[in-house]
Amino acid sequence: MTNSFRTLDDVDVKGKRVLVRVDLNVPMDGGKVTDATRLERIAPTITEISDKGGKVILLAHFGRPKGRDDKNSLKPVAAALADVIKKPVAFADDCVGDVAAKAVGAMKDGDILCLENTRFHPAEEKNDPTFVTELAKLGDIWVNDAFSAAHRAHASTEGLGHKLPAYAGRTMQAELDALGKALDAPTKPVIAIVGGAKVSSKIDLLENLVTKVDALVIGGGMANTFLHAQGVKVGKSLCEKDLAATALRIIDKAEASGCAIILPVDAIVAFHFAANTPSHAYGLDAIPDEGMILDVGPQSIERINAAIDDAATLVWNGPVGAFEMTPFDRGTVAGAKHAAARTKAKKLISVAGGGDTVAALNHAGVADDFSYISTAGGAFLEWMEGKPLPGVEVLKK
Ligand SMILES: Nc1ncnc2c1ncn2[C@@H]1O[C@H](COP(=O)(O)OP(=O)(O)OP(=O)(O)O)[C@@H](O)[C@H]1O
Ligand SMILES: O=C(O)[C@H](O)COP(=O)(O)O
Repeated sequence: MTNSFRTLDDVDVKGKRVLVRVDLNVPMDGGKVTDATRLERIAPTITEISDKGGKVILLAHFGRPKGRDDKNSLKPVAAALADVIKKPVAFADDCVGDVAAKAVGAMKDGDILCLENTRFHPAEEKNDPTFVTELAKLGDIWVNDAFSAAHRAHASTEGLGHKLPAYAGRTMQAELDALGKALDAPTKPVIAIVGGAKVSSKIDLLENLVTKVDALVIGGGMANTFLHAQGVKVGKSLCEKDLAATALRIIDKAEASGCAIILPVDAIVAFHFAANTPSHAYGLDAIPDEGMILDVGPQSIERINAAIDDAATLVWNGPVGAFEMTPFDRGTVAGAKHAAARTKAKKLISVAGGGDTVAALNHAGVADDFSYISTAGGAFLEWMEGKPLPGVEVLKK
């Protein structure tokens, strides 16, 4: 697969301005990066281009801002990246215009510059040709090293590939290679665990996913939407009620495809979204109106572990609870430890992906025991579905 497009082996980067699309969308808390996995994964590409005398100009998004805001600035992430790659990383307050042009103009061979959040410009997500042209002015070539954002056809993830000579970065290559080996012809039965908070952007993917896997465990905020669709009162839980019809359609499709849907049968409920706030396990018929489901309950954990026991291949995206806050990490940690033990016993091939999912597995202390950890969440699920990813397709032209 990796041979179908050009890589860093096919270009002399010395003296060139190299626009490198990376994924700096890392978990943060209080202005600090809480999981540096994505930064560690892009380090080889950045270091290689810099060591070969290329000017490394990093393009990335952070969060889902509506216009410019301080909370979604890449500045603290650029500082964390400098610590990881052990090289200085300069920062420019905009990714286009005079500010960016001046910063790029001041670069020497081997320098590394990170440009501010591309999503501060709505034109990024629209893949607006004028914006693509503005970005393209800053570089001689484009390297895409953001597999985890390759499902987005945005200006910096796709548009640039039509304007500048395009190459795959080392992480992009490694991800496609490893996922291909693990999942192109997966050993059956295949189970998927999907949780997390990005319900609206991921729920549609489940409709195809249920036709590819033998069982689908749904946890996290995603499960609340399904439970609501089935008539469960979910109180103040994260839940996208307008997606109830989609959830029911997915359940029907799963049944028609012979995919077992495994939803929580009990839940850990609290009244505040905070660590160590009082919480209790409730049956689904008794969720308090003011309560929030923040994790799966003990009986659900047993069901998830039993489903993992029945599987030969596991793909996991999205924690099944708000794992950043104790004790709401229990379900995710229990499932992660169980899957890791089965993998170590050579009974399971386990592949997990997603910024927070990887952080959760690190938190559980088992990331190294999984067969493969992808940096990608949504992109990983779309890849699993067999959908062409725009950021990968543009590299093939
Ligand atoms: N029941 C819940 N209520 C509220 N938040 C939850 C719940 N369960 C999980 N979450 C939150 O979901 C978030 C992770 O979801 P997300 O879909 O972003 O996963 P991800 O692994 O980062 O994937 P991607 O890479 O696509 O972003 C975590 O911050 C976690 O706290
Ligand atoms: O975290 C991710 O999965 C990628 O960075 C893509 O982010 P997005 O879902 O906001 O496009």
